[in-house]
Amino acid sequence: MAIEDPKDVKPETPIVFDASVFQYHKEIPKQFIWPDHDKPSPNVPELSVPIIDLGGFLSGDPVASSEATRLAGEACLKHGFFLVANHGVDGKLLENAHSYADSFFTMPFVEKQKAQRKPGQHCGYASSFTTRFSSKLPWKETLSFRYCAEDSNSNSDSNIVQDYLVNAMGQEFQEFGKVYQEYCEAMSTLSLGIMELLGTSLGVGRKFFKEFFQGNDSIMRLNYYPRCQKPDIALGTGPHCDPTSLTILHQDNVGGLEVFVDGKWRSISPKPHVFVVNIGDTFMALSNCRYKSVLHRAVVNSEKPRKSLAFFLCPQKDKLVTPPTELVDVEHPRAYPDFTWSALFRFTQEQHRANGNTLDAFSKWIQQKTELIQEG
Ligand SMILES: C=C1C[C@]23C[C@@]1(O)CC[C@H]2[C@]1(C)CCC[C@@](C)(C(=O)O)[C@H]1[C@@H]3C(=O)O
Ligand SMILES: O=C(O)CCC(=O)C(=O)O
Ligand SMILES: [Fe+2]
Repeated sequence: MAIEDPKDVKPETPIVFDASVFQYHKEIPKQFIWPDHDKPSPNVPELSVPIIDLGGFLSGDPVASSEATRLAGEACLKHGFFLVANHGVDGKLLENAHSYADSFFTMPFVEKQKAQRKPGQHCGYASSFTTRFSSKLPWKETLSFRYCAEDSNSNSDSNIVQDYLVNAMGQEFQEFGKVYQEYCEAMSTLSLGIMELLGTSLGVGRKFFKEFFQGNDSIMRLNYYPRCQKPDIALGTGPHCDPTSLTILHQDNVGGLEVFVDGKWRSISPKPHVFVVNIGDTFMALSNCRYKSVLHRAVVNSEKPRKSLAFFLCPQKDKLVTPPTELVDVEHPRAYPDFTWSALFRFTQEQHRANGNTLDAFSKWIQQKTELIQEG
């Protein structure tokens, strides 16, 4: 499995991570202890990230638009993280999405297991990836599901998220499913607005990336980080770059997100009604490496459980990820080969545990495969 660490293979007998028990243990199993160089550090300084007024940009207000474009461009060239406010997502929907996540993760372990992620699948409930890996386990539980945006040419009325959740968990989860169906629809709309902003700031026009992601095939993930009595040697989510295109994260008020900038870990504290947005590897490739996808992680604490809601924007599976011609010239030769999201996705699930090196490892792997085909 993970080619960079031979010990990190699929375990024969996975341990069972039942957080209702584990959160009180004074000692943690060795599989959750991270190597010294990855261990969280105390007193992490705050990262300076701009707050972008998206409403001002989308309404076409010229002053707000040029300020939003400038701030987004600057942040994406540097580290790829920024905040968005005035985004148009209903506050009540956001509140419901958090409280339904609470109610899901605080259910008994056997109930959550009804939605258990099956081997080889990325949707469902996973407790700490105990069945996928055997070391550097994240101190978290996740519930993931797929969201497909309506193709504007089709008039089908699909409720993919609601149907999946009701099917996995039972009829009593209709309302639960409806909330995340609506939440994903709101995230898809928001991400297309952000794509207009990124297109403008890269000088390729408002429409280019918006159209690229119009029928997106995205992933929604609810992250739940139980209390941990050893927060100085464990991690909630290990250091990684998102392999996806754009992540829209809403964290509760506990805090724990950290980003690696200029050789140091820095935190991004939660702000109510504000989303944290970051560039993922696929967008870094689409922008021909102009915009950065950077290393980040989530730390845990011994006092309060923490939640975050992550919407990972992804293109339709077989769409070619290739930068617009405006972003390729002598000073900026092609940084990565063309690929499809389905190939990168498979790479992260079958060959390479997502980390800070995923896109480079994937590019090398494609090049080797191409050479083999040419030789053979
Ligand atoms: C393509 C993917 C890899 C991860 C799941 C996802 O479907 C979306 C983002 C990825 C991930 C969440 C980024 C953080 C690290 C990771 C290993 C995790 O801890 O959850 C990633 C995912 C994975 O499960 O492989
Ligand atoms: O929970 C967080 O703050 C970050 C989670 C994250 O980076 C992810 O799910 O990709
Ligand atoms: Fe992430």
